[in-house]
Amino acid sequence: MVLDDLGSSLRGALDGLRGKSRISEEDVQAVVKEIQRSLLQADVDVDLVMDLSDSIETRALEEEPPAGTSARDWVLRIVYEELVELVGESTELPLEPQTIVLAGLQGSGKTTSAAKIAWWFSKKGLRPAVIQTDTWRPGAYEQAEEMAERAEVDFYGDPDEDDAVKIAREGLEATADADVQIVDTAGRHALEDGLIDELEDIESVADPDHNLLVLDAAIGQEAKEQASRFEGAVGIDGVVITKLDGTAKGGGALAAVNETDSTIAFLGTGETVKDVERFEPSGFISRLLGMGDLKQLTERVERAMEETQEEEGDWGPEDMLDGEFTLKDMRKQMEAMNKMGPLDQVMDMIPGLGGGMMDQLPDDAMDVTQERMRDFEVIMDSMTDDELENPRQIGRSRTERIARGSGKPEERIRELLEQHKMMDRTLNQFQGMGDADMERMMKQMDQGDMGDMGDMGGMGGGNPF
Ligand SMILES: Nc1nc2c(ncn2[C@@H]2O[C@H](COP(=O)(O)OP(=O)(O)OP(=O)(O)O)[C@@H](O)[C@H]2O)c(=O)[nH]1
Repeated sequence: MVLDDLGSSLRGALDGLRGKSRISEEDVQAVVKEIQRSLLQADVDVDLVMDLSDSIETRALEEEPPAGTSARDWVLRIVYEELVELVGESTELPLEPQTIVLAGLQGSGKTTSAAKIAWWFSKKGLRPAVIQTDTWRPGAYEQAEEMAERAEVDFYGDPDEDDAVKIAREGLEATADADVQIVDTAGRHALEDGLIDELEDIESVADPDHNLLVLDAAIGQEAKEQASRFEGAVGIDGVVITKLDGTAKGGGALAAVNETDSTIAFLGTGETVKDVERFEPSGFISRLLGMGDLKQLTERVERAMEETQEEEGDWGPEDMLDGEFTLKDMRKQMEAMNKMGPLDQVMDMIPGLGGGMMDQLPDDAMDVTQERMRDFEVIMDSMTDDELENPRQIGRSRTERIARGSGKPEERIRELLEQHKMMDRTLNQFQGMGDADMERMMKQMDQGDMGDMGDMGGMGGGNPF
């Protein structure tokens, strides 16, 4: 993830402010130094870093904190606001019919992103189509077709045609019924004039509402020059940053955003069509700082729940909040979790679990957790319906029987029952919350102020801030 260690190093620097009511120049400088170090390490442009540090320093020393605000919270708020400013707004993409052209360097992730963006729009109720115009890279057609199939969206391409502009024209006609037409183009180096001409021609045929530049998060300082060349050729109004799951960098992409005076539209966080997120500046920074991002999490949870519901009939989250929470509910919830993607990414979004908490986990902790979830499923398969409905009746002898049946140690079965109890307790707390409480909690999340979220139940760990 971009600026991966910013959260933890910043927390260290901010800890120095604990208990202080006034902020000294040295305090602010210590915080600013940490931020500079993290940003430069993540390949953020030096000028951007300097501008940001100046703003933080000036504001922290000159602006008066509101009464009752601790020095630490005040500096944190300023850092948060300035970082949100640095990454900018999210590209405006209204949910209405539109045409999008994707451009970018070879291997940056355009084909994958085309399918991901199409999938994202389809989940918003629009009908998207992917048009593949890459006539250069062998296998590009097949890859795009397969990904569009996985995303369950319309697709157009012509493996026998060499003329990319012609494919674009015919593809736009053939998919005219679609609401959102996404034109994938061949990867090109900005200095290859022939390919830039081709891109310009496709752009004029498509007359898109948006030209999105797809950038690999690992791109470094080179991003600036590349971006300015694409900007000069077709005009860039949004950036897609891909492969954020695999790198601690990503700063180069921020320089590209700045250079093209554009904004970030989407983030790619994995290889499947579902590994895409709409960029949301405040949530993104909250997550970087280890504050969690409940909004994203809620979206993913809702989506996963919907899918589970589609497959399993009419079970829904309200059933969990309604009456008894059984092992059957827990199994449904685990299935929904599986659909949300890798557990570590999901956990990053849970306030109180992101940042500091994650840093303390050993590297293989997540694998163990995934493995535990799989064991839990096997164990539940060995339980009777009655046991699944009333887990409290499972005593020693039943545990022994289930262990024999599932081939899992008794210890694991006790862990499962413990986990169930913990979730039951957490849900009971949620049940006590009215709509107004929920709304207030969401608002606090939006403002990056988690209050006492860390105490909400079995999610472990307190709020790192
Ligand atoms: N881990 C990860 N891999 C990604 C992501 N996006 C794309 N990839 C992988 O990156 C590689 C290149 O992606 P493509 O979509 O083929 O890139 P492209 O820009 O269309 O490539 P060209 O057609 O050569 O320009 C593939 O192996 C993808 O699976 C991402 O967000 N995370």
